[in-house]
Amino acid sequence: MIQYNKILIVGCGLIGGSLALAFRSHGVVKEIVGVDLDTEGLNKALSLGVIDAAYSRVEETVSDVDLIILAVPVQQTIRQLEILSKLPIKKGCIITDVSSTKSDICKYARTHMPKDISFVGGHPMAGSEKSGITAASPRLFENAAYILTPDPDCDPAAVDKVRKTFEQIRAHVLVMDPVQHDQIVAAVSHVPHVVAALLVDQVADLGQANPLYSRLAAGGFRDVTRIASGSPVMWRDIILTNREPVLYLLKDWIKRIEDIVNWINEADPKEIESFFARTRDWRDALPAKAKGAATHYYEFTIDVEDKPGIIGNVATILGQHEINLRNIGILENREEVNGQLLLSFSSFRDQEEAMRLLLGHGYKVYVRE
Ligand SMILES: NC(=O)c1ccc[n+]([C@@H]2O[C@H](COP(=O)([O-])OP(=O)(O)OC[C@H]3O[C@@H](n4cnc5c(N)ncnc54)[C@H](O)[C@@H]3O)[C@@H](O)[C@H]2O)c1
Ligand SMILES: O=C(O)C(=O)C[C@]1(C(=O)O)C=C[C@@H](O)C=C1
Repeated sequence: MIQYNKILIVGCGLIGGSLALAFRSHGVVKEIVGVDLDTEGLNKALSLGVIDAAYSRVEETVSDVDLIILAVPVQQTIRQLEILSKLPIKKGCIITDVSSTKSDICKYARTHMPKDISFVGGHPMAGSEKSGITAASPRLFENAAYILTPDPDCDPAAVDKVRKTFEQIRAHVLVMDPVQHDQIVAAVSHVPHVVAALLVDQVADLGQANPLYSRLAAGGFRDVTRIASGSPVMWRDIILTNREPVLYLLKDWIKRIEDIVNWINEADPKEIESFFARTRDWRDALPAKAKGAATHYYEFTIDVEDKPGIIGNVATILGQHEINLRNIGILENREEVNGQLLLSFSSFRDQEEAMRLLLGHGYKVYVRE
């Protein structure tokens, strides 16, 4: 079992905060210190107990940490590596990052970082369109792919330690070359983001003249554009550090759009149906439970007496404190047996606050594994 004395998280947002929570719940670390430019978010991370101490700059805390996680937007990750390369870092300390693109960062680390510092590039394939510490979850990485892109010259012991660290929080670690990583994620993550944003842009333009467009934007449109709500800064950096693969795929899209335009123009039922059939078949064959925050619920159960009005009582307690219940389910409802309610929330913060309130009202609370 891996256990670090002290971990530094630079960027205590969605991913940094989720890693901190996961490390705590799996005994990976004794003490976590956090650095963030955003004082409000940093103080929230401290008050929620996600980190033990907060600093505004890495210089103030770096000297005695055993693992540094860079969880900031991609271009800031390179800036942080530049800062760290000039600081007195503890011997044996490992640096890793979580950035969505890997080639530029790994190239920078290989050419600029002192040789006695082990940098192991990383990228969890789990996330959300939400940002910030309040969206963080200790279970975000469970069963998710976690890609590592170590340099061939990196100390194998450091790579192994990082691998074991992420396996301990129940992620599935894959080791990959950074260039191959960037080509694949361009297709499965970056171009889909551009396309989702284009769909929104088109409907937004049409909606300027007619408000019915946004009123009628229902399930299908919302499903396919959820990711367009992601952080513009994060996505700007991702696209700018993965230009070649993204451009290659977007040019390929132009050809594909021309094909479908021709089939529709020619009213060609065979081509149109076969296009929808082969894309449906491929989509349906994807592993059913590929993990990501979109499918992640922040939930717990409580014991309740089997009597009328109990659901209303729970909903009122939460409603009075402006906590949004995402879903409520009855797990057991037999006569003379207490029931259980399963409560789901959209954020870790809502889940924590709801647990605190319901405990205060005498309910027995169970967090589901
Ligand atoms: N959101 C996702 O789905 C997802 C998934 C996997 C990887 N990533 C990668 O993780 C990284 C962080 O993304 P996130 O979703 O956690 O974003 P986030 O906005 O939730 O968190 C980023 C945090 O970094 C802080 N920050 C920015 N610049 C900083 C600097 N120079 N010094 C200190 N703090 C700084 C911000 O204030 C913020 O709190 C990005 O590189 C992103 O590409 C994101
Ligand atoms: O689920 C989402 O909302 C995400 O955007 C997560 C997602 C993805 O595209 O799958 C986004 C960027 C990351 O680099 C990794 C994961």
